Amino acid sequence: MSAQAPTRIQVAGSAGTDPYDVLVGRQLLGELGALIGPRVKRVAVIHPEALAETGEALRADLAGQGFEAVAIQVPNAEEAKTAEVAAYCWKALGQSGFTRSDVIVGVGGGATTDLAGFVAASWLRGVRWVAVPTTVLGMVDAAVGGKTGINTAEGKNLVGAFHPPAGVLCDLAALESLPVHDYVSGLAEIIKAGFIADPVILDLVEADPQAARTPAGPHTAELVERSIRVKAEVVSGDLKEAGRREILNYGHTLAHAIEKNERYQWRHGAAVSVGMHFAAELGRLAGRLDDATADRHRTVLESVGLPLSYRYDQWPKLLETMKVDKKSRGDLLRFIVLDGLARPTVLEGPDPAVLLAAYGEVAG
Ligand SMILES: NC(=O)c1ccc[n+]([C@@H]2O[C@H](COP(=O)([O-])OP(=O)(O)OC[C@H]3O[C@@H](n4cnc5c(N)ncnc54)[C@H](O)[C@@H]3O)[C@@H](O)[C@H]2O)c1
Ligand SMILES: O=C(O)C(=O)C[C@@H](O)[C@H](O)[C@H](O)COP(=O)(O)O
Ligand SMILES: [Zn+2]
Repeated sequence: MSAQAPTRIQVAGSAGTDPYDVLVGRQLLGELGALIGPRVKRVAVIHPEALAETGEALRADLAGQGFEAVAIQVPNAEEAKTAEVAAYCWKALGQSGFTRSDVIVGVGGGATTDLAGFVAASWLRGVRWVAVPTTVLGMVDAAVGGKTGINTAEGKNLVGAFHPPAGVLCDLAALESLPVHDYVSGLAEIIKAGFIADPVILDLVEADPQAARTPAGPHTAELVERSIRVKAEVVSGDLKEAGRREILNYGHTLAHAIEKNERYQWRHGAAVSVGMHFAAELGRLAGRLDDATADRHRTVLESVGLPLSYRYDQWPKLLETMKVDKKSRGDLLRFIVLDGLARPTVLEGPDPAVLLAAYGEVAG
């Protein structure tokens, strides 16, 4: 029996970049050679420790296709998103004689593809790269859209570049080895896509939250594809976040502050869940969001096992960190809130008392 053809979702070129496809399906590795492109001599496969076998299998496969292939192993999760790890990758590329016509493949979760994309953006001022996301979150969000970067001591993703991949391969079979904690973390970005743009996503999750927690659930492919379509549509029109792309940051202003406060030991999706709960309360208290939609945040996030709360006493520190959020302008804090279901908008300079009251709801 032949494998089913993958779904192809196109991301349009924007700001002078080329269009590319996101492929979703199974047994997609046969597509990698074509994405790497012709006249390529060297390929570097950047992978996390947890995917050492996958990284080596990919390297060996590419070597079998005639490429000079090297594997570059990096730490798992956020430990990889540091200047030191980026420098380690640059060293490996330099020692392999990596030129502008060579290609980087990032295989792993969002942390790995953010790093691999950043290494590709910075090496020789930009080489081609292909993303092979292996987590839910990587497939539906991180690998699509060209935001690449690393963290610094001062905050999340503070150093980076817009550098879209040449293609994205989402092999749903990869999700079968993902720990449930990581699988569920990715659901936060899927639910985000539901609230900001595609409420059918929320209906599918609510129909059977337990099934949504596993790759064997009946709606896995549809949830992944719908979320990618939301992201693809938004970034196609605004690669560099001059406007509409900011809606993808729903829940992220507080989330990034929590991640920094937790020294990046919380999963991104868990922090985004708390951040969306906060954004919903902020929208409600600012008089923008109806009670039913605000309450729906709590019920749907909780139903799949995502967290809603964070420590009350941490508010002053979180507020300080939020001031260097990329959406801030001068001293003005800016948040994405909802005017209603699938109606995201910007809330600028909210009253500090309203912010604190919204946080009070989150801190329970
Ligand atoms: N660039 C963007 O637009 C964008 C969007 C959303 C999130 N992000 C970033 O993505 C990161 C979070 O990504 P994530 O949730 O994928 O986490 P992650 O990359 O930290 O991966 C979680 C863990 O799962 C392991 N892993 C990955 N795939 C696996 C598999 N198939 N089987 C077993 N283990 C596997 C990883 O090694 C890691 O230990 C954050 O740094 C976040 O800032 C970026
Ligand atoms: O692609 C975007 O744009 C997003 O905001 C998607 C987010 O889910 C993602 O976490 C992104 O990395 C956040 O970017 P940042 O610029 O706020 O660091
Ligand atoms: Zn995110």
